[in-house]
Amino acid sequence: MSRAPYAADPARSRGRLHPDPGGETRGPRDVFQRDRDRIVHAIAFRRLRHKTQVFVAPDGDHFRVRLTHSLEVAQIGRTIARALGLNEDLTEALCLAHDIGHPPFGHAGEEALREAMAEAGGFDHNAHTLRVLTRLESPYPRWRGLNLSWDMLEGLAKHNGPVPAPNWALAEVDAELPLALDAWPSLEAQVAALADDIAYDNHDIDDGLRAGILDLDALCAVPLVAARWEAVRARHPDLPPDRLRGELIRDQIGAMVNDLIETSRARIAASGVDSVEAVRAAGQPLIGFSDAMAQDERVLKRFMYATLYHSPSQLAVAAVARGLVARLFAAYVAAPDRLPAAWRATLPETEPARTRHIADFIAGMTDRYAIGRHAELIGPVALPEGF
Ligand SMILES: Nc1nc2c(ncn2[C@H]2C[C@H](O)[C@@H](COP(=O)(O)OP(=O)(O)OP(=O)(O)O)O2)c(=O)[nH]1
Repeated sequence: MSRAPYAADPARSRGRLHPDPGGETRGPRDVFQRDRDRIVHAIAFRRLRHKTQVFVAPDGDHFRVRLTHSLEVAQIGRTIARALGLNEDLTEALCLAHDIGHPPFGHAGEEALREAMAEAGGFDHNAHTLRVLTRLESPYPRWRGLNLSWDMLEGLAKHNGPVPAPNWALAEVDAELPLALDAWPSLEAQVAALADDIAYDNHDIDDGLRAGILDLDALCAVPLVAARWEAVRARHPDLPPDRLRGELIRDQIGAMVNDLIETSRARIAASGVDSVEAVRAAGQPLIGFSDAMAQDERVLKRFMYATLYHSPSQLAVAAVARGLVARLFAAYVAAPDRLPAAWRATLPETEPARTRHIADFIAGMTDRYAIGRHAELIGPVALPEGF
């Protein structure tokens, strides 16, 4: 399908903070392809392979981590973008980058950092994604950050919609390159946000069943799953349930993606938007599920929190991980000379920049690097038996 008039147009990007030497038209790639490739080559992107999605430092090689999650989000995002005539490269770039700001140990690590940073402006993984990409990654000789396009930074900053009250980290980026934070972002960004939900709703079911924490019978009583399960069983009445797990996940991803495409197509048509600027001025999201799917998805999420994310075994691991991050933070605050040389050399003299520098270092750690630094500085830590 050709690109729709409401798609982000690389020829009309709002550009970069530092104009690229040689301009955007050199070589075969346009501005959004370059953004995507900058993410793929970033150090922070490579670190996602050792960062928790749901299971901390899993032994099992088949469990998702932040990297494989991001790849699945990108696959779903591209499918939706292509069906709606949106810009696939920008969608893919946003999907690949959306979790780059996650600290080690997922939400447990984030809670520990938020608490440790309470007096220094707090910590939020979305805002930290912007901080990593505009300040901490530094492959260029003459400026900090990846120098991504405005459109890319806009989409990442508004991953969860408009941000009328940005925190300090986002406010710093916005002061440098104003991102119109109180308006809805491009449709590509809206797609990336929902591709994220479709991906993890489904792969967490897969991983939860693999880990033996989720119970298939209980899961199949959840309305969204029940409908798909019935359809799958009807197609394969002769096969035992455990042979149908992959089929259930595939079928459910398809149902959610198709619902999203149809609903969004209708909403876009009804809104009459004919440019990306009109999308930003629409005052409401145009990408979304039908009311019935949105309701079913909320019920599924509640089920996943109750039975998987906050299951006793997960809560036990999270408590250990939180403690580990809190102790590491305190140890580096008390003895900043233990920071690696490059981080020591750039340690600010004054607060809150000094504390934030230590938080930046810790947030960039992978799970296994954090476990290693804890062993070195404080002592070995025993994580409850993993998967
Ligand atoms: N083990 C565990 N996993 C969790 C918890 N909360 C969320 N998760 C997992 C489930 C999903 O795979 C993923 C969802 O969190 P994300 O940060 O990726 O998305 P969320 O929608 O919370 O925020 P975002 O859209 O990124 O702003 O993290 C938790 O308390 N424990």
